[in-house]
Amino acid sequence: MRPPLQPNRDTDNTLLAVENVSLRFGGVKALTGVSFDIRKGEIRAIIGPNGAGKTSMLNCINGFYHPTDGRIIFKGEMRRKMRPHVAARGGIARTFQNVALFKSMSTLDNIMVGRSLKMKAGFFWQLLRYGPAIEEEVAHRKVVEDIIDFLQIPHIRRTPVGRLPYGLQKRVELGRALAMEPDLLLLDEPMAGMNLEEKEDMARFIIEVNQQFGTTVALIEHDMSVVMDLSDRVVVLEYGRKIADGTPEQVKSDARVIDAYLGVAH
Ligand SMILES: Nc1ncnc2c1ncn2[C@@H]1O[C@H](COP(=O)(O)OP(=O)(O)OP(=O)(O)O)[C@@H](O)[C@H]1O
Repeated sequence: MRPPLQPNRDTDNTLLAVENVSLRFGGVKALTGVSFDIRKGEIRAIIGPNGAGKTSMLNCINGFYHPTDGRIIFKGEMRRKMRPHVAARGGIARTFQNVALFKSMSTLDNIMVGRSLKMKAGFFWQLLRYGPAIEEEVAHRKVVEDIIDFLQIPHIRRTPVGRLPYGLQKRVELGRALAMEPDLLLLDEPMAGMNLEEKEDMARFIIEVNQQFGTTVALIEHDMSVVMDLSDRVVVLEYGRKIADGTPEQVKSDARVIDAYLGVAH
């Protein structure tokens, strides 16, 4: 039997708790009984071999999927059947494994899309750019311009993102997520497909977001050196189950992790 709800557990340092989460797609067990927490202000990595369930886990956290079993508690409240837009309004933003931007729209407009979540004027007024929507847009545009400066991309603010190199598209996607001013930023392979220089830039931005804005970050990453350098704690999945959880040092020396993951070339 499910344990009774504990609506306010936010007295400790936990921002999000994953409790015994399982997810099945027909006969496929994507996740089985996974539990871990994400503390306020930390950078938490989720790692594991291909098909381990990492993206499924992020999809459960932001409401894209609903766990078949178990529960997820965010800011002390259990979110049952939370939809992605509700998660976003509640403070969870994410980026995707494959960049998900509007390719024909400019950098500025793509980041504004992220900001629209914060706008009070309805979509209809925004579309017509009428009345209160104009004033509001000016204020929000200032925030977006600040994000563009922070990410050092003012030179591409008017460029359609489809024309940008992949590394910059990833940075714009980060900008769009930041425009939501999230409490929890979920990054699905933020450095995938990047060259070394782009990876270093992205790592620096993630650290700065975390340190300057206090944003909690949970990221999936295959590059082990990145994971070890960036993360405060690492949870390791294999075949949908958690096999290790701890500091990078602890995880690195865990025999099961070495067998399951570090021995595999990625
Ligand atoms: N929508 C879906 N329908 C059916 N099976 C799915 C679906 N999404 C994921 N799976 C299955 O769930 C398992 C976990 O997949 P998931 O994408 O979460 O792993 P992953 O660790 O993110 O992998 P990768 O590192 O390759 O991205 C896999 O067996 C996958 O085929």
